[in-house]
Amino acid sequence: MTELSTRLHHIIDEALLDASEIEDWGRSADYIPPLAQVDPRQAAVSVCLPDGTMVNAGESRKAFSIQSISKVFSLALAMGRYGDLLWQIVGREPSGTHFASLAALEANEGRPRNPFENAGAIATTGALLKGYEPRETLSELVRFVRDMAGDESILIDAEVARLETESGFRNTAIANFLRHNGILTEDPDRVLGTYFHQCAIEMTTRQLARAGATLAQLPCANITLGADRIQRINALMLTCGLYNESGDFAFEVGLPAKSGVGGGLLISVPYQASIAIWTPGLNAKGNPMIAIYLAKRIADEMGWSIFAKPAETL
Ligand SMILES: NC(=O)CC[C@H](N)C(=O)O
Repeated sequence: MTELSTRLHHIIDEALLDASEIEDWGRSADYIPPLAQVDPRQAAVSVCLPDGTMVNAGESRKAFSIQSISKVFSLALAMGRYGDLLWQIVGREPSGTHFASLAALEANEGRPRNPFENAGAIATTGALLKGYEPRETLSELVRFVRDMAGDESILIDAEVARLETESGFRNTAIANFLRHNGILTEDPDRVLGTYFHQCAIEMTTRQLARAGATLAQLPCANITLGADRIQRINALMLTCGLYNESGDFAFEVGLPAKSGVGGGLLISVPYQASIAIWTPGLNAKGNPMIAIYLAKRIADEMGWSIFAKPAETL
């Protein structure tokens, strides 16, 4: 093991130990049984370093529902397909509101503020669906994620997608509102079906950290996207990735990240590392509570905030 990975191991182990002393680990998402049944007191951390070395701790082989982390992957594909035209249907401003807010949408004349709130993600998925069948769009997305992770075993949990479809009344309202405003041109139900399936992709922190190597532009990345696209995705992750907690996360951690209600948190340390953390207990804003604590510990102790003096790379 290199000196860097030994140090990192130590920092993560200490942080996990301190986290175990914390009483409140938040609550697992409760809107569908497969998420509600997950014990909130579990944790996994995986860090991928520039040369491909992985540092793992906790339940890093356990697959979880990536939920909104999938929005980063659909955004990357949509930016690749549409370039600047994408910004006609979705903005690039933090919303400052809950991720499924309808009020924010109405206040902004029906145009989603950013691609990470649900409205913006549904609009992005709608754009990807244009001219394709849902199964084609989904297989393109899963293909992309598998290529990034270098792992063919990544799948969609169809049961999670089905249950989400049955209970997704709020997202249905959002999709219909987007259709009303012409932001969506496809049938809202087909867009939602695709969106719920992309959210139901299951990954381990090991797979996610490996996929994130593309976003952190690590030399070990399995696939590379243009630097221009990556820079902009990271900028959106920094400003909007944790919804109305993005400002706090930038302040406390200082790194581009994307959360999901399955408890996952994907973090880019540009050119230095890709971090995936999973702690299923959520805070009041729907972000993984202890994962944020662990991210702060790792970023602080490694000096990895993008605003810190660059640390040595491998
Ligand atoms: N923040 C999230 O992860 C939300 C994703 C969830 N599937 C939803 O649309 O409500």
